Amino acid sequence: MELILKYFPDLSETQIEQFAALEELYKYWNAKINVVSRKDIDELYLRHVLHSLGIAKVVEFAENTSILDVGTGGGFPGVPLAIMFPNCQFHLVDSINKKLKVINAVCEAIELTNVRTTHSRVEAIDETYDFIVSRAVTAMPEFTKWVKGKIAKKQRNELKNGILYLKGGDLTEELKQYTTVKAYLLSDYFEEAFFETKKVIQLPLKYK
Ligand SMILES: C[S@@+](CC[C@H](N)C(=O)[O-])C[C@H]1O[C@@H](n2cnc3c(N)ncnc32)[C@H](O)[C@@H]1O
Repeated sequence: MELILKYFPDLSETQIEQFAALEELYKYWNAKINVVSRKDIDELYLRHVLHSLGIAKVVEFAENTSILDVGTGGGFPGVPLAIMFPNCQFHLVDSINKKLKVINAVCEAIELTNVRTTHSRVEAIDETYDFIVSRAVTAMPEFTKWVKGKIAKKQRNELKNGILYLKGGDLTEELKQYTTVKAYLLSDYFEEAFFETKKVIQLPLKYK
Protein backbone atom coordinates (compact mmCIF):
# COMPACT_ATOMS: atom_id res chain seq x y z
CA MET A 1 0.00 0.00 0.00
CA GLU A 2 2.93 2.37 0.76
CA LEU A 3 3.94 1.83 -2.83
CA ILE A 4 0.69 3.35 -4.07
CA LEU A 5 1.01 6.35 -1.77
CA LYS A 6 4.60 6.83 -2.91
CA TYR A 7 3.40 7.62 -6.43
CA PHE A 8 -0.11 8.87 -5.68
CA PRO A 9 0.24 10.86 -2.45
CA ASP A 10 -3.00 12.83 -2.88
CA LEU A 11 -5.49 10.00 -2.46
CA SER A 12 -8.67 10.58 -0.45
CA GLU A 13 -9.35 8.63 2.75
CA THR A 14 -11.85 6.51 0.85
CA GLN A 15 -9.35 5.70 -1.87
CA ILE A 16 -6.68 4.79 0.69
CA GLU A 17 -9.11 2.47 2.46
CA GLN A 18 -10.18 0.89 -0.82
CA PHE A 19 -6.63 0.29 -2.04
CA ALA A 20 -5.55 -0.99 1.37
CA ALA A 21 -8.40 -3.52 1.44
CA LEU A 22 -7.38 -5.10 -1.88
CA GLU A 23 -4.58 -7.27 -0.49
CA GLU A 24 -6.72 -9.21 1.94
CA LEU A 25 -9.65 -9.45 -0.46
CA TYR A 26 -7.59 -10.73 -3.38
CA LYS A 27 -5.73 -13.18 -1.13
CA TYR A 28 -9.06 -14.52 0.13
CA TRP A 29 -10.66 -14.82 -3.30
CA ASN A 30 -7.55 -16.01 -5.11
CA ALA A 31 -7.41 -19.05 -2.83
CA LYS A 32 -10.89 -19.99 -4.14
CA ILE A 33 -10.76 -18.78 -7.74
CA ASN A 34 -7.36 -18.25 -9.29
CA VAL A 35 -7.23 -14.79 -10.86
CA VAL A 36 -3.66 -13.81 -10.01
CA SER A 37 -0.70 -16.19 -10.22
CA ARG A 38 0.45 -17.58 -6.86
CA LYS A 39 3.83 -15.85 -7.02
CA ASP A 40 2.25 -12.53 -8.03
CA ILE A 41 -0.28 -12.38 -5.20
CA ASP A 42 2.48 -11.46 -2.72
CA GLU A 43 3.39 -8.56 -4.97
CA LEU A 44 -0.15 -7.48 -5.71
CA TYR A 45 0.51 -3.77 -5.24
CA LEU A 46 3.59 -3.73 -7.47
CA ARG A 47 2.64 -6.13 -10.25
CA HIS A 48 -1.08 -5.49 -10.47
CA VAL A 49 -2.25 -2.35 -8.70
CA LEU A 50 0.61 0.02 -9.51
CA HIS A 51 1.04 -1.46 -12.98
CA SER A 52 -2.65 -0.77 -13.67
CA LEU A 53 -2.24 2.75 -12.36
CA GLY A 54 0.46 3.39 -14.95
CA ILE A 55 -2.49 4.43 -17.13
CA ALA A 56 -3.36 7.13 -14.57
CA LYS A 57 0.13 8.59 -15.03
CA VAL A 58 -0.48 8.92 -18.76
CA VAL A 59 -4.08 10.16 -18.84
CA GLU A 60 -6.21 12.06 -16.36
CA PHE A 61 -9.72 10.79 -17.13
CA ALA A 62 -12.23 13.65 -17.01
CA GLU A 63 -15.40 13.33 -14.93
CA ASN A 64 -18.03 11.01 -16.48
CA THR A 65 -15.56 9.38 -18.85
CA SER A 66 -16.68 5.90 -19.89
CA ILE A 67 -14.03 3.21 -19.97
CA LEU A 68 -14.11 -0.40 -21.17
CA ASP A 69 -11.59 -2.87 -19.71
CA VAL A 70 -11.18 -5.73 -22.17
CA GLY A 71 -10.26 -9.15 -20.76
CA THR A 72 -10.13 -7.76 -17.25
CA GLY A 73 -9.47 -11.15 -15.58
CA GLY A 74 -9.43 -10.42 -11.85
CA GLY A 75 -10.02 -6.71 -12.49
CA PHE A 76 -6.79 -5.32 -13.92
CA PRO A 77 -6.39 -2.58 -14.86
CA GLY A 78 -10.11 -1.79 -14.29
CA VAL A 79 -10.44 -2.05 -10.50
CA PRO A 80 -7.42 0.11 -9.52
CA LEU A 81 -8.42 2.68 -12.15
CA ALA A 82 -12.02 2.74 -10.88
CA ILE A 83 -10.72 3.50 -7.38
CA MET A 84 -8.47 6.20 -8.78
CA PHE A 85 -11.25 7.78 -10.89
CA PRO A 86 -14.44 7.48 -8.82
CA ASN A 87 -16.34 9.87 -11.09
CA CYS A 88 -15.82 7.75 -14.21
CA GLN A 89 -17.83 4.72 -15.31
CA PHE A 90 -15.99 1.44 -15.83
CA HIS A 91 -17.27 -1.59 -17.73
CA LEU A 92 -15.14 -4.69 -17.07
CA VAL A 93 -15.60 -7.52 -19.57
CA ASP A 94 -14.20 -11.03 -19.58
CA SER A 95 -15.09 -14.25 -21.32
CA ILE A 96 -14.58 -16.26 -18.10
CA ASN A 97 -17.46 -15.74 -15.72
CA LYS A 98 -15.85 -16.98 -12.51
CA LYS A 99 -13.22 -14.24 -12.67
CA LEU A 100 -16.00 -11.64 -12.72
CA LYS A 101 -17.41 -13.15 -9.54
CA VAL A 102 -14.17 -12.18 -7.80
CA ILE A 103 -14.38 -8.64 -9.15
CA ASN A 104 -18.02 -8.27 -8.06
CA ALA A 105 -17.18 -9.51 -4.57
CA VAL A 106 -14.19 -7.16 -4.29
CA CYS A 107 -16.17 -4.16 -5.54
CA GLU A 108 -19.04 -4.91 -3.19
CA ALA A 109 -16.68 -5.22 -0.21
CA ILE A 110 -15.01 -1.86 -0.86
CA GLU A 111 -18.24 -0.17 -2.05
CA LEU A 112 -16.82 0.59 -5.45
CA THR A 113 -19.99 1.59 -7.29
CA ASN A 114 -18.59 2.85 -10.60
CA VAL A 115 -17.82 -0.65 -11.90
CA ARG A 116 -20.11 -3.00 -13.81
CA THR A 117 -19.05 -6.36 -15.16
CA THR A 118 -20.22 -8.39 -18.13
CA HIS A 119 -19.50 -12.00 -18.99
CA SER A 120 -18.90 -11.90 -22.72
CA ARG A 121 -16.31 -11.99 -25.42
CA VAL A 122 -15.57 -8.35 -26.13
CA GLU A 123 -16.39 -8.76 -29.81
CA ALA A 124 -20.04 -9.25 -28.80
CA ILE A 125 -20.27 -6.02 -26.79
CA ASP A 126 -22.32 -3.44 -28.66
CA GLU A 127 -21.54 -0.16 -26.87
CA THR A 128 -19.15 2.72 -27.31
CA TYR A 129 -16.73 4.21 -24.76
CA ASP A 130 -14.44 7.19 -24.43
CA PHE A 131 -11.47 4.95 -23.65
CA ILE A 132 -10.60 1.29 -23.91
CA VAL A 133 -8.00 -0.08 -21.51
CA SER A 134 -6.47 -3.54 -21.33
CA ARG A 135 -3.52 -5.62 -20.20
CA ALA A 136 -2.15 -8.95 -21.38
CA VAL A 137 -5.06 -10.10 -23.54
CA THR A 138 -3.84 -10.50 -27.11
CA ALA A 139 -1.53 -8.98 -29.75
CA MET A 140 -2.41 -5.43 -30.78
CA PRO A 141 -3.51 -6.21 -34.36
CA GLU A 142 -6.10 -8.70 -33.11
CA PHE A 143 -7.04 -6.45 -30.20
CA THR A 144 -7.76 -3.46 -32.41
CA LYS A 145 -9.95 -5.64 -34.64
CA TRP A 146 -11.97 -6.74 -31.61
CA VAL A 147 -12.59 -3.19 -30.38
CA LYS A 148 -13.02 -1.40 -33.69
CA GLY A 149 -16.17 0.75 -33.59
CA LYS A 150 -16.33 0.69 -29.79
CA ILE A 151 -14.67 4.07 -29.22
CA ALA A 152 -17.11 6.99 -28.99
CA LYS A 153 -16.71 9.46 -31.81
CA LYS A 154 -17.87 12.53 -29.88
CA GLN A 155 -14.35 13.80 -29.21
CA ARG A 156 -11.82 13.51 -31.99
CA ASN A 157 -8.92 14.46 -29.75
CA GLU A 158 -6.57 11.55 -29.28
CA LEU A 159 -5.92 12.53 -25.65
CA LYS A 160 -9.62 12.49 -24.88
CA ASN A 161 -10.32 9.08 -26.26
CA GLY A 162 -8.56 6.06 -27.60
CA ILE A 163 -6.94 2.82 -26.54
CA LEU A 164 -4.53 2.51 -23.62
CA TYR A 165 -2.88 -0.90 -23.55
CA LEU A 166 -0.36 -2.04 -20.94
CA LYS A 167 2.40 -3.93 -22.67
CA GLY A 168 6.07 -4.88 -22.18
CA GLY A 169 9.06 -5.77 -24.34
CA ASP A 170 10.02 -4.89 -27.89
CA LEU A 171 6.88 -3.86 -29.73
CA THR A 172 8.39 -2.72 -33.03
CA GLU A 173 7.01 -5.59 -35.09
CA GLU A 174 3.61 -5.69 -33.41
CA LEU A 175 2.98 -1.98 -33.80
CA LYS A 176 4.39 -1.34 -37.26
CA GLN A 177 0.97 -1.25 -38.93
CA TYR A 178 -0.16 1.76 -36.84
CA THR A 179 0.71 5.25 -38.02
CA THR A 180 -0.11 7.21 -34.88
CA VAL A 181 0.91 5.17 -31.90
CA LYS A 182 2.58 6.47 -28.75
CA ALA A 183 4.46 4.44 -26.17
CA TYR A 184 4.91 5.78 -22.65
CA LEU A 185 7.64 4.05 -20.65
CA LEU A 186 6.45 3.32 -17.13
CA SER A 187 10.04 3.52 -15.85
CA ASP A 188 9.70 7.28 -16.46
CA TYR A 189 7.09 7.34 -13.68
CA PHE A 190 7.96 4.41 -11.38
CA GLU A 191 11.51 3.59 -10.26
CA GLU A 192 10.97 -0.12 -9.38
CA ALA A 193 12.90 -2.52 -11.65
CA PHE A 194 9.61 -4.28 -12.55
CA PHE A 195 8.70 -1.32 -14.77
CA GLU A 196 11.92 -1.25 -16.80
CA THR A 197 10.35 -2.66 -19.95
CA LYS A 198 6.71 -1.88 -19.23
CA LYS A 199 4.84 0.61 -21.39
CA VAL A 200 1.43 2.15 -21.94
CA ILE A 201 0.65 1.97 -25.64
CA GLN A 202 -1.73 4.68 -26.78
CA LEU A 203 -3.64 4.33 -30.00
CA PRO A 204 -5.94 7.20 -30.97
CA LEU A 205 -9.47 6.93 -32.29
CA LYS A 206 -8.35 6.35 -35.83
CA TYR A 207 -6.13 3.43 -36.70
CA LYS A 208 -5.86 1.24 -39.73
C1 LIG B 1 -3.85 -13.10 -19.30
S1 LIG B 1 -5.44 -12.67 -18.74
C2 LIG B 1 -5.21 -10.98 -18.26
C3 LIG B 1 -6.19 -10.54 -17.23
C4 LIG B 1 -6.03 -9.10 -16.76
N1 LIG B 1 -6.24 -8.15 -17.84
C5 LIG B 1 -4.69 -8.89 -16.12
O1 LIG B 1 -3.84 -8.23 -16.71
O2 LIG B 1 -4.48 -9.39 -14.99
C6 LIG B 1 -6.38 -12.49 -20.24
C7 LIG B 1 -7.86 -12.40 -19.98
O3 LIG B 1 -8.50 -12.03 -21.20
C8 LIG B 1 -9.72 -12.76 -21.30
N2 LIG B 1 -10.09 -12.78 -22.73
C9 LIG B 1 -9.40 -13.34 -23.74
N3 LIG B 1 -10.02 -13.11 -24.92
C10 LIG B 1 -11.14 -12.39 -24.63
C11 LIG B 1 -12.19 -11.85 -25.42
N4 LIG B 1 -12.22 -12.00 -26.75
N5 LIG B 1 -13.16 -11.14 -24.80
C12 LIG B 1 -13.15 -10.99 -23.46
N6 LIG B 1 -12.17 -11.48 -22.67
C13 LIG B 1 -11.18 -12.17 -23.24
C14 LIG B 1 -9.40 -14.12 -20.68
O4 LIG B 1 -10.56 -14.79 -20.23
C15 LIG B 1 -8.47 -13.71 -19.53
O5 LIG B 1 -9.19 -13.51 -18.33
